[in-house]
Amino acid sequence: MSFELPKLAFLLPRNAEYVGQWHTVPIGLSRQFQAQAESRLFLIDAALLAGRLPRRGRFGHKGTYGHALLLLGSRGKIGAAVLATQACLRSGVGLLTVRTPAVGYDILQTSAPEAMALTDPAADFLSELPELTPYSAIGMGPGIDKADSTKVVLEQLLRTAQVPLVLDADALNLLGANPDLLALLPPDSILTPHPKEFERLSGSARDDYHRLELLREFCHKHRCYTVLKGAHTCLGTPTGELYFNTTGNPGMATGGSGDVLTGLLTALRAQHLSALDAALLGIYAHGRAGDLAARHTGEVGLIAGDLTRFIGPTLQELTTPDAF
Ligand SMILES: NC(=O)C1=CN([C@@H]2O[C@H](COP(=O)(O)OP(=O)(O)OC[C@H]3O[C@@H](n4cnc5c(N)ncnc54)[C@H](OP(=O)(O)O)[C@@H]3O)[C@@H](O)[C@H]2O)[C@@H](O)CC1
Ligand SMILES: Nc1ncnc2c1ncn2[C@@H]1O[C@H](COP(=O)(O)OP(=O)(O)O)[C@@H](O)[C@H]1O
Ligand SMILES: [Mg+2]
Repeated sequence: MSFELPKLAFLLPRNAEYVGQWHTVPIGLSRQFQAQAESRLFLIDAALLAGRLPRRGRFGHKGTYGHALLLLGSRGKIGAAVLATQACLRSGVGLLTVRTPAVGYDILQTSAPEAMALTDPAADFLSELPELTPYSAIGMGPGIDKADSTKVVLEQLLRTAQVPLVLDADALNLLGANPDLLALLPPDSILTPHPKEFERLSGSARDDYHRLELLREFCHKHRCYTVLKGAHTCLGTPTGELYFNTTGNPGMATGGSGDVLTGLLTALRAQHLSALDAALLGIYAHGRAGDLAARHTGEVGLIAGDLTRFIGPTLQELTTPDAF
C-alpha cells in the first residue's frame, strides 16, 4: 500500500511502508522512524499557521517592519538576485537593501526600484561585507557563485552578524566545501538546501528515509532550521521536529523558485518573526503562491517570477482567514 508522505506521517503505526517524494522505505526503517518520531511529525497547513502572522497595525510604518539585507548574484546570475529581491519586497518588509556585485546595479535599480542597491566594489562576484548595523535580518546565497572572495564574505558574515540569517544556494555549497565554517553558524539560522545542496552539507543519504535522519542530526548539531526543499518540503528544527509542507505543485520545478523562497523567508525574519514561525509561514506561503499562480499560468507555463505576484494574496489569506 502506498501513501503520499504527509498523510503517511500519521499512518505509520498501521502502515509500515510509504511511497512518496522520498520513494519506498523498508518496513523496519519505517517502524524505527515511527518509534523515534512519535508526535514530532507535523503537517504545515493553514490550521498549523493560524495566528502566527500578525496583522499589520494601523499605525505601523516602514521602521516597524524591519530592514532586510540580501547578499545576492554574480555575473550571469543577477536574475536570481532580482527574484529574491522582488519576493522579499512582496513579503511585507519595511525596507530592503540589496548587495550585488557591480554588474547587478543597473539591473536591480531598474527591475526593483523599491529596493536600495548597495553595490559591491567588485564587478562580477561579492567581495566585501558591508556594515551590518542597520539590518534586522540578512539573506545570502541566490546566484552568488563560489568565488574565493565570496567565501570570505560569507565567513565575515557568520563571524559578525548579530541578526537572523537565511542561507541558500552557493552560501550552502561554500559551507559544504568548508565545513569548519558550520561551527560559526549563529543559532536559529535558516538554511534552505535542495537535496543536492543538503548532500554537500551533510553527506550522501542511503535512501530518502536516511536523508530525514540526516536532516534531524544536522539541525540538532548546528542548532539551525533546515528547509529541505522538494515536492513535500520538510523543515527540520534544532529540537527534532519535522514539518512537511502541503502546498506547492510541479509547476514550481523551474529555475528561480528557490530564490523566491529566500527573499520571502528573509522578509519574515526581518519583521521579527521567530525562526520557526518564519520558516513555517514562508514554506507554506511559497507553495500556496505557486498553487495560485498555476491557476493562471498552468503548471507548465509557470515561471518563478509568477510566484512573487501571488505572495501578497497568500500572506493576506494567512492573516485574514475569511478573506478568500
Ligand atoms: N535566473 C538565475 O539567475 C538563476 C540562478 N540560479 C542560481 O544558480 C545557482 C545554481 O543552482 P542549482 O540549484 O541549479 O545548482 P546545483 O546546486 O548544482 O543543483 C542542481 C541539481 O540539484 C539536484 N536537485 C535539485 N532539486 C532537486 C530535488 N528537488 N530533488 C532531487 N534533486 C534535486 C538536481 O540534480 P540531478 O537530479 O540533476 O542530479 C539538479 O540538477 C544558484 O546560485 C541559484 O541561485 C538558479 O536559481 C536558476 C535561476
Ligand atoms: N514538484 C514540486 N512540487 C512542489 N514544489 C516544488 C517541486 N519542485 C520544486 N519545488 C519547489 O521549488 C523550489 C526549488 O528550489 P531550488 O531547487 O533552490 O531552485 P532554484 O535554485 O532554481 O531557485 C523549492 O522550494 C521546491 O520545494
Ligand atoms: Mg536554489
